[in-house]
Amino acid sequence: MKIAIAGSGALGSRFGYMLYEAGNDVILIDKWKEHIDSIRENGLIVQDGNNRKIVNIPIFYPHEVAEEVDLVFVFTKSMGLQDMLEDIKPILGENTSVISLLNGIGHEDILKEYLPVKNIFMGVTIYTSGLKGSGHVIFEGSGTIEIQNFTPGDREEKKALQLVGMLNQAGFKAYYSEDVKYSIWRKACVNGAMNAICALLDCNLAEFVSTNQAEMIIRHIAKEFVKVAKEKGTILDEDDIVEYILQSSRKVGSHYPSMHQDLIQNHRLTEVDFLNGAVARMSKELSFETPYNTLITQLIHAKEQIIMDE
Ligand SMILES: NC(=O)C1=CN([C@@H]2O[C@H](COP(=O)(O)OP(=O)(O)OC[C@H]3O[C@@H](n4cnc5c(N)ncnc54)[C@H](OP(=O)(O)O)[C@@H]3O)[C@@H](O)[C@H]2O)C=CC1
Ligand SMILES: CC(C)(CO)C(=O)C(=O)O
Repeated sequence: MKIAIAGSGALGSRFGYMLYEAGNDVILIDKWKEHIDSIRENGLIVQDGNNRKIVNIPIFYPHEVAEEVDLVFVFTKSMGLQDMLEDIKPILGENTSVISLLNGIGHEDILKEYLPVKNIFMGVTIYTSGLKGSGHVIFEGSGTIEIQNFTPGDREEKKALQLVGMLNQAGFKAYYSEDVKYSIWRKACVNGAMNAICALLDCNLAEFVSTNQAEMIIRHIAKEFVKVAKEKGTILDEDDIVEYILQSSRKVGSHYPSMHQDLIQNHRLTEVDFLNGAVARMSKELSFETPYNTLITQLIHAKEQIIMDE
């Protein structure tokens, strides 16, 4: 199977490496020059605990790929998804499946502009990884992957099960999800409650969760997510979600959420418009207010502006 990893940063490199090692025909695609130069010159450095390996996986700029592939994993940041899909149009054939495991809400609306819905597969992953620098991926946490076909149908479900099998063969723990929309919303609640606040307060998960204000802030944010999710057809229980957010955050307390890493540590734009911003936008379309998520989105955009102008 010919697989393209569209967006080969931290998670894309990890998935690309594991699928390549399992014997698949994998290419990485990215636009970051130093990363591409480094992988082309020295191979991809893969670090898993004390184990370090160098792998020669082919990596290309989007304009260099033209041959249709069987499967594309998109691993851009949310705000880079549209541009990446535009750039890789030539490799998206009539039967090319595309799978998104991105954090956030609404990626299917972008995917639908570029491929038939029958070829869209959605999921979430608890696997984590980071970049030590260009060309150097570090495996962090291992967990699970949930996948489901975006449209119901026997053919689509069979395809999703094949994807699950392929990922398990490559050493991941993947499952077929009966309700991936629920999992996507639930993970977005965790990211929505924790990521922006930790970026704004410049703290890790444990530091925020241990404040007297944390539970109240988390509840206000989660309540708005739950209300919008319900209108969009996904039922989440507010108390369960608050407990899930608190528990997940305590489990990896020393972690600085990805939005903190992007904005505070690396001075890059954030995925806020696909988390708190998505909830704010959708509620407006549904004619009600979500003031907490609206304010958080505005604060993150203001912080982005301050940091980018520095
Ligand atoms: N990392 C993780 O552990 C997890 C991530 N996710 C989700 O997966 C998706 C991908 O995340 P992740 O792999 O972390 O994203 P990264 O930021 O590592 O990579 C995404 C893209 O950003 C660009 N990039 C990354 N670092 C640099 C840099 N230093 N300088 C210039 N460009 C850079 C590259 O794209 P280009 O140059 O083409 O613009 C790269 O393809 C996101 O939606 C994220 O929320 C979900 C679960 C866990
Ligand atoms: C670890 C966690 C759940 C924190 O919100 C995360 O997904 C992130 O850092 O983006």
